[in-house]
Amino acid sequence: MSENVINGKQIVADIRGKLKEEIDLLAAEGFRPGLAVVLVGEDPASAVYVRNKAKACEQVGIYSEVHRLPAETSQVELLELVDKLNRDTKIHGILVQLPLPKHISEDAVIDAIAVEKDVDGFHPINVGNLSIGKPSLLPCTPAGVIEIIKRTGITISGKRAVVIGRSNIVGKPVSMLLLRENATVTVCHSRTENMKELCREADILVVAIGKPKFVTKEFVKPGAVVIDVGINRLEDGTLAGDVDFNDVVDTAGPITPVPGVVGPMTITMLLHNTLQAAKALRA
Ligand SMILES: Nc1nc2c(c(=O)[nH]1)N[C@@H](CN(C=O)c1ccc(C(=O)N[C@@H](CCC(=O)O)C(=O)O)cc1)CN2
Repeated sequence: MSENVINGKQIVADIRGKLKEEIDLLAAEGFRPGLAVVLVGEDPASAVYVRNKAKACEQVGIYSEVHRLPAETSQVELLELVDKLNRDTKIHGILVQLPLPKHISEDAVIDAIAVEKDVDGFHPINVGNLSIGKPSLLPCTPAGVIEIIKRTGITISGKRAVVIGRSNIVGKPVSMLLLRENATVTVCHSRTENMKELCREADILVVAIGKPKFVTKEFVKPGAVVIDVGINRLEDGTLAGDVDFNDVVDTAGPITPVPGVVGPMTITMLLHNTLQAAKALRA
C-alpha cells in the first residue's frame, strides 16, 4: 500500500476509542446515550449498514435498538413510530435508513424527527443551521470527510476545494462545511463545463457523483487530497469508488480507498452525533 493511502482503520479506531472513554464515564454516572435505527424493507445494502451501525454502538457502549419494518409499511405507520421514538426518553438519536420505499415521502419522515434527535443532520432546521454557521447536528458523511481531511495534516483554510456532486446528503453539505473551514469552494455537477480543468486546480478534491471510476488522473493536481465518497457495486460484485483509484494513486497526495475509509467514518460520525445529542438532551 502506498504511503499516501489514508488509513481508515486507524482513524476510526482512534475516534471510536475516544468516544468509548467518554461514554464509559457517562455510564458510570448512570447515563447511557441511546440510538434508534429504523429500517423499512429488505434492501440488502441498507441491511448491512444498519447491522454495522448497531455493532458500532455496541462497541462504544451506546444503547441501540433496530426497528425492522416490512416494505409495505405505510407512511402513517412509520410516522407513528417516529413520533413514539421522539417521546422515548432512553432514545437520544433517531435515524431512518435511506432510501425508503417509493410510496413513503423521505421529506415527510425526516421532517417528523425531533430536531434535537436528528443524528443524521438531515432535518431542514439542522440543514439551515449548518448553512448559516450555527451549531447543529452535522450530516455524518460530510462531517466524516472534513475529519479525514483534517487528519491528513493539511490546513483547509485558504485552499481551493472542488466538490463533484451536489446531492443534499453529501455534495451540498460537504461544500458548506469546507466553506465554514475557509476553503475556496467550487461545486461541479453534470452540467459543469471544463470539469477536468476546474478539478485540476483543486488542493482538495471530494468526489460524490455516483459514477464508478469517474475521476482519472487527468482530474487531479499532483499532491492534491482526494476523498472518494462513492460506493458502487460492480457487476462482478466488487466495490468501486467514484475515483479510479489505481489510475490516480500515484498523482494524488493523501487519498481514500473504497471500501475502507469514508463508509466506516460515516458510522463513526453517527456515534459522535448520538453522544452529542444525548449530552444536549441531558443538560
Ligand atoms: N439515514 C441514512 N441513510 C443513508 C446514509 C446516511 O448517512 N443516513 N448514507 C448512505 C448509507 N450509509 C449509511 O447509512 C453507509 C454506506 C456505506 C458504509 C460503509 O461502511 N461502507 C463500507 C463498504 C460496505 C460494503 O461492503 O458494502 C466502506 O465504504 O468501507 C456505511 C454507511 C445511504 N443511506
